[in-house]
Amino acid sequence: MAYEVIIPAAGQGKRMGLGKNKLFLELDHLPVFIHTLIVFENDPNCNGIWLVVSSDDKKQMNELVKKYAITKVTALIEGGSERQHSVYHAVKEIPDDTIVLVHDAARPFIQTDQIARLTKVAEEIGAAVLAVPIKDTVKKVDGDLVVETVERSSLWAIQTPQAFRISILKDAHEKAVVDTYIGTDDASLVERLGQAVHIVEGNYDNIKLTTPEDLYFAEAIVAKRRTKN
Ligand SMILES: Nc1ccn([C@@H]2O[C@H](COP(=O)(O)OP(=O)(O)OP(=O)(O)O)[C@@H](O)[C@H]2O)c(=O)n1
Ligand SMILES: C[C@](O)(CO)[C@H](O)COP(=O)(O)O
Repeated sequence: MAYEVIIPAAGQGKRMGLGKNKLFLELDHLPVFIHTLIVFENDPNCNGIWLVVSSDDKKQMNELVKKYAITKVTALIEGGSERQHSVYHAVKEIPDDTIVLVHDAARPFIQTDQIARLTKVAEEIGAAVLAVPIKDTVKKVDGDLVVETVERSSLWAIQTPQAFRISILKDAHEKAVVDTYIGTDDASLVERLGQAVHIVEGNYDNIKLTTPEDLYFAEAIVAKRRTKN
C-alpha cells in the first residue's frame, strides 16, 4: 500500500541535554534523522517524505538530506512550538485520498515489515498505530503517593509510525485546533473524533531517542543489526 510519510524533526532535544537537536547525533557514522529517512527512502511503498524542521536547523538538515541523497523528500516544512503543531503544518500539505504515516525522526530503528503491516490495517480501518505491551507495572501517583495500580494487561506503549487515511487525520487536527487541544500523539486526536484506532504490534527496539540512557540501547541495536547484515 502506497503512502506518504510526515517526519517531525523540529524539536530541540532538551531531554537529551546536548544543547542541540539530538537528531544530529551520529549513530554508526550517520545522523540519527538520516537513519530514519533512509528507511523510507528505500521503501518502494513510500511515495514522499515531508520533513518538518525548525528554522534554526533547516539549512543543516537540507545539506544532509542532499549529502545522503534522500530523493523522496518532497518538502521541508516549518515546525511549530509543539510536536502537534509541527505535524499539522505538514498535514495541511498532503494530497487527498492518501494513506499518511507520521513517524518521529527520533525513532531510527523502524523497519519496513512493520510499516507494511501498519499501512495495510490503516487502509482497511482508517487508523492504526504501532505499539508494544507494557512490561513494567504502572501506577497513578499523586505527589509521592501511589493512588492506584493500573491493570497492566490492557496497557500498551504506543510508538510511531501512526498511519491514517489523510481525511481522518486532517479532521482530527482541525478539531484539535478548534478545541485548543494538545495531545502527545496524533492517534489521540483521531480518537477524539470517535474514530476506531487499531493497534499493530511492533518491536521493542523501535525506541525513541529521548534521554542519554537511550543511546546505550541504540548502540546495542546498531551492533546487533550490523552482525545480522
Ligand atoms: N515542536 C516539535 C517537537 C518535537 N518534534 C519532533 O517530534 C519527535 C518526537 O519528539 P521528542 O522525542 O519529544 O523530541 P524533542 O521535542 O526534540 O525532545 P525534548 O522534548 O526532549 O525537547 C522528534 O523527532 C522531534 O524532533 C517536532 O517536530 N516539533
Ligand atoms: C508520538 C510518540 O512518539 C508516541 O509514543 C510520543 O508521544 C512522542 O512524545 P514526545 O514527548 O513528543 O517525544
